[in-house]
Amino acid sequence: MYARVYIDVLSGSVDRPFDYRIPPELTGVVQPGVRVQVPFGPRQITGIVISCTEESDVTKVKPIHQVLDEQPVLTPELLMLGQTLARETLCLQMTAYQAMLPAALRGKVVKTLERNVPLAELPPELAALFQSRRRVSWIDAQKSGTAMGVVREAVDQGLLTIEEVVKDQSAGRTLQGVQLRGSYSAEERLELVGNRAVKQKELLDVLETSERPMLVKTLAEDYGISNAAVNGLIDKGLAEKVDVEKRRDPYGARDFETSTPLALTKEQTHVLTSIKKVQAAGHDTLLLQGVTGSGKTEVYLQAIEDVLNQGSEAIVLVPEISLTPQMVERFKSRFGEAVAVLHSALSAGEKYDEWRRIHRGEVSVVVGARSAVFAPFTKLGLIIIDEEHEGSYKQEDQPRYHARDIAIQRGEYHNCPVLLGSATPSIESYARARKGVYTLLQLTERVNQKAMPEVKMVDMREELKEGNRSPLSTVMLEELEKRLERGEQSVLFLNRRGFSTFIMCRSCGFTSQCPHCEISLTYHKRHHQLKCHYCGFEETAPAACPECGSEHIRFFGTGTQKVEQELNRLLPEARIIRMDVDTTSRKGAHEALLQQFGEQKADILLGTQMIAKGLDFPNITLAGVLAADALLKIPDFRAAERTFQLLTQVSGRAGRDERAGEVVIQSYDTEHYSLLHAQNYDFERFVQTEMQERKRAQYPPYTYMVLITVSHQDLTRVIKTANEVAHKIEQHKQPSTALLGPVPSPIARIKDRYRYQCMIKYKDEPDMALLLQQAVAPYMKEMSKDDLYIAVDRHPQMFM
Ligand SMILES: Nc1ncnc2c1ncn2[C@@H]1O[C@H](COP(=O)(O)OP(=O)(O)OP(=O)(O)O)[C@@H](O)[C@H]1O
Ligand SMILES: [Zn+2]
Ligand SMILES: [Zn+2]
Repeated sequence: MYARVYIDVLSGSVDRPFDYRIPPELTGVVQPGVRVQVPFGPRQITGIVISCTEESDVTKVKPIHQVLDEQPVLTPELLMLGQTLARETLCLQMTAYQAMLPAALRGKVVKTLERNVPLAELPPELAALFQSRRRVSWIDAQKSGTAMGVVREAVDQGLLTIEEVVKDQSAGRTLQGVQLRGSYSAEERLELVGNRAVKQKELLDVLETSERPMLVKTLAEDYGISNAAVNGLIDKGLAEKVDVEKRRDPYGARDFETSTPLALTKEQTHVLTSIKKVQAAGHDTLLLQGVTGSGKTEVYLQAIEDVLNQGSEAIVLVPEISLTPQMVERFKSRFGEAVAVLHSALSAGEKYDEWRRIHRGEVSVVVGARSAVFAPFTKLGLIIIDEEHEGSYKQEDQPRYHARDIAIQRGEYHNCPVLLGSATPSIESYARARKGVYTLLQLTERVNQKAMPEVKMVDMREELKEGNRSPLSTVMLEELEKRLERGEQSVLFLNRRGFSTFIMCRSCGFTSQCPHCEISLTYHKRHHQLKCHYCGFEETAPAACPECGSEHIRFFGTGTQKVEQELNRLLPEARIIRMDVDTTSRKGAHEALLQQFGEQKADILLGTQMIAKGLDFPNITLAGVLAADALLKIPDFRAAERTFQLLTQVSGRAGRDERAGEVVIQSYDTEHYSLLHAQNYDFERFVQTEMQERKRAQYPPYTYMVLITVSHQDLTRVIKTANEVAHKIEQHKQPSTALLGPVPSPIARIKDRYRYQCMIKYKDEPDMALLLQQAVAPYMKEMSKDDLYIAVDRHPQMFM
């Protein structure tokens, strides 16, 4: 028997499977999806088995050295998905597989076999191995020449257990536990304990109803059962001590109050019924558009409950920044231990622990950020993507996948629904729903039956005319003061991205646009130039406004820090929490600050993007946006869409309880359609206008896009390569496909590497992946040897 193995060397030159012989002692364990150690040149290298075959065309086939897993770490589904992923995103096969696995699996896990039964009950071969010891390392077992197939069977039968430890944090990984022993009936046990040992009888009770070993510590703390009682039972041969793996569950220490399903509103019921219908019928992609506070999460919870009742599993994706304790709590309090949480704030060991609970089938719900979409479930019944419009679902590094695409592929495989939810769906998803590709579901009312908060728009040009140069308008200040008097809370949102990269007239709001691309030109300080990031157009920045002649034309910036100072000056009695990259860089700081705010230890929460989402605090009655048009000016065709989404999200934070909320939006441009429609909560009208714009400029959803970026230290190499790649594509593309560039990337040099980009807009290409592959393939060698880098980003979300 032979195994085809992808080796863990990230280079284009070895991006193909290699054949290895399966030695007899490893048959039965080596199977598709397990990791192995194989000789490669002079070294031993880890690899992943993708298939097993009877024959091999290779003449000198080397044997597999070791097998690292008793169970495949990649299911047949994920093995297949990984192949599509590598092909579609143009990454190495190994890169695709690594994206699906926790980082700890890259060599840091130590496995030990532990015997659960007396030697005599083991097959003779294993009895020899475990002679006089209880534990044998997985590797030693292989070195001894034991047939690993037998080991695996013994594990499957429960004769042996496998304990795994992530090497660098192995200290203190196990705790002492107690479990029942021997095959006695309940009556026999009671008899053996005797009438007088009250505590021991209590302990028996606890152990009989518990499926897993009980921690000695928990018995003492929660049940008042002392060590003496435990030892008493052990002495009578009714129980035994076992080591219990300590799970580094970051939420484990917290107690979650159990929550029960709420009685749904009419709208919620309707949506839930539709989801269940699809669930019964098979796969479909559903888009749930529900205004903020309409109870989408409650619908998710009840849809999941239904899936669990049928014995299936569910994945819930949430954007990284909304994966707050508040969010996690809602799932844990409903489904308790059945929930695993995967997010980037966990250590490698913690992530591995959570992943393993999924892998072993100990949980049936996963709540996590983007990569949780690869959770190794085998009975998926539902995949939910909350805030589906979020850009963070796209990975900006290889493999450049979008979680939505992966979710839909998995949904097809498992024949289960994929539910996309948002108050402001992406234009792309919404267009698909309108076309009937997805099924559209809607929640149009807030659960509390309250109207959406009233939105006041403040024209900052007027403020300037009246001599107010502060970043806070008079209206904003008045509203903030009212909240202070009433003891209510406010959130103030300031978008920092995009500041000082565009030029604007402070008198009339004019900004420079590219004549060819309908996006803002970017200001380049060094040469005092305005440039277009898409097509390369450039011009000298004007000294006076071309529209109104004012000299107040410049780039400017207002950071959160500056606003905080201003607030301190104007409202000295206000307690302020500032949340931005600076104040939240420490692990756990984000959560701690939110908790403080939730406990009403501050009046104003001032922050960037990260406060716009998911806050559900009843005492917030004012949401303010300081520079609504800042995001609008970012040179990206999605600028208007992102602005609309953000304003809607921010507005959604106010008035979630009994008291009505209010929203104040400050802007230099008060006429832009995305602001006006956000002010009226008119998603439909916004989409109409935006779709016209997209159509005119031929942006998604009317076309698909690809961004190719070439980078190297040598500028001439970059230009030459970019031109060659473009030429190759030009030769083979369909006539209807547009190729823009090459032009220097918006950030033309990063870390001494020059960057050039090409943009492709296409509608009908029979095989875009192949076209790109062919254009890039000639550089594979240079790419691995010579530091040349060609990034191919399909359906890009960012254009820097
Ligand atoms: N049927 C219901 N009955 C009573 N309260 C409900 C019901 N459904 C949801 N809620 C409550 O209403 C509030 C808002 O619901 P939820 O957070 O699920 O809305 P959402 O649409 O996910 O909000 P957002 O998109 O703004 O985060 C929550 O506090 C939730 O507990
Ligand atoms: Zn002007
Ligand atoms: Zn342009």
